[in-house]
Amino acid sequence: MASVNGGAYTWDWGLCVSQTHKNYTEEDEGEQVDRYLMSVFFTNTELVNLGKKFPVVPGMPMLDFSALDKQSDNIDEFFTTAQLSKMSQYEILRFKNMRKNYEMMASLGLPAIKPDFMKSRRGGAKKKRKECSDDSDEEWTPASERRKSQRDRIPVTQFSFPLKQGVDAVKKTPKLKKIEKVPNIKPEKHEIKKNTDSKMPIHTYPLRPASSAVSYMKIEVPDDDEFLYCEECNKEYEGDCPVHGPLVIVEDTEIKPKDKERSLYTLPPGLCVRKSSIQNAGLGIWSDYKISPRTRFGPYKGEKTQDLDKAHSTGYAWQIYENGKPSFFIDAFDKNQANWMRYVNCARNEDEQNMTAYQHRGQIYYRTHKVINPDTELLVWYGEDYSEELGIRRWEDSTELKPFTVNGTKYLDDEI
Ligand SMILES: C[S@@+](CC[C@H](N)C(=O)[O-])C[C@H]1O[C@@H](n2cnc3c(N)ncnc32)[C@H](O)[C@@H]1O
Repeated sequence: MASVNGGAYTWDWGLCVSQTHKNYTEEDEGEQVDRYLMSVFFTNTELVNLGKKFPVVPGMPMLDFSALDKQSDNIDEFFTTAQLSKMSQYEILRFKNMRKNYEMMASLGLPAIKPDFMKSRRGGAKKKRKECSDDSDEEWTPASERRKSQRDRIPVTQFSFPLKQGVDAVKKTPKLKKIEKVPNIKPEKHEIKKNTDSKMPIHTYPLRPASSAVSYMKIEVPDDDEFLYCEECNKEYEGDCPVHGPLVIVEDTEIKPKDKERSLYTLPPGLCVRKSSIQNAGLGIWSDYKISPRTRFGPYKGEKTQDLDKAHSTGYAWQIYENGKPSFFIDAFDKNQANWMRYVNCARNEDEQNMTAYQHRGQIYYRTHKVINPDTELLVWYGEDYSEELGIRRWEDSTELKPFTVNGTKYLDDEI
């Protein structure tokens, strides 16, 4: 939708503030579970007023709302007269806001997803569409396809950052030369070691797709988590990716320290907790809005522990590495120490995986690597060993039904 102080939010809505907290309980696997749904809608003005609540991304421009031109205040070109006449004032205002937000973000060079209604015009559709063909809502492509094209690929994909001219310039540059000159790239290839410490085997976590890129389910352990891996470039940078820019940061909702069941109340606007789409997986996290790729959630909150057995048994622990060696766990089993991320379930294959977990400066974050449509469950890959330990079976093909075992209980095909 819009960006406040540079924190870019790509919600499709745009109008009134309405916040609904719905708490109810439901029997779930013998446990009373609070469910919490929350949707927040903002206007531009309210986003500005709420500025403090949203993250400031260093180096990114403040929004200048005066930059919106009159044209953005008109949506006639996208609808027929008959369609417009059927719309309420509310709907018209909402579409206008969506257009304004999109155009403002695009003009600032921020990641923005074009609202669907702006993709078709009443007249001259072809011409206009061609002009817009560099839009940021490029769909994610399967790893196998990316793998094929990875070597030849010019490393500019979804977003025009920092400015449109920058993208054009990079596009004209052959192969990867342009990025290799960027000063904050670590000069030598960042070596990734597999942990061999038998006392604390790798199983409880992650940390990023393998450096050869491309399979989001193949993850290796970082020996230095100062560096940020850019999946689009398949490179590591000391700071934000100079080509694709910083990730869109979504912070947790701030809560009072004394809030009970604090994990549920930390849900950021636009996400909700409900029953997982995966049979017998309990609760999961769902999106209420279209989330763009390169959106970062986190950090993962929980109890810091070195108790290996406990961390193994809970099913909520990520392992943190220091200098390439297992160091401690962040265990989110205790709902009063955890945040909402404890409810994110494990993808069963790369197709359904829409987030990647990674470690940065001693903390775990989840980031999106493809567009997540509204009403979609957020799914991350826990890592080969840990998911196996939890009995989560990996499916090669999402359409293929296979029996699987969860926490020791075997489920048959027709129960899946
Ligand atoms: C971090 S928790 C995720 C939240 C959990 N669903 C809940 O309701 O609290 C991990 C646990 O969720 C369940 N789970 C996660 N992903 C699953 C999957 N793909 N298939 C089956 N169970 C899954 C397993 O019971 C696992 O131990």
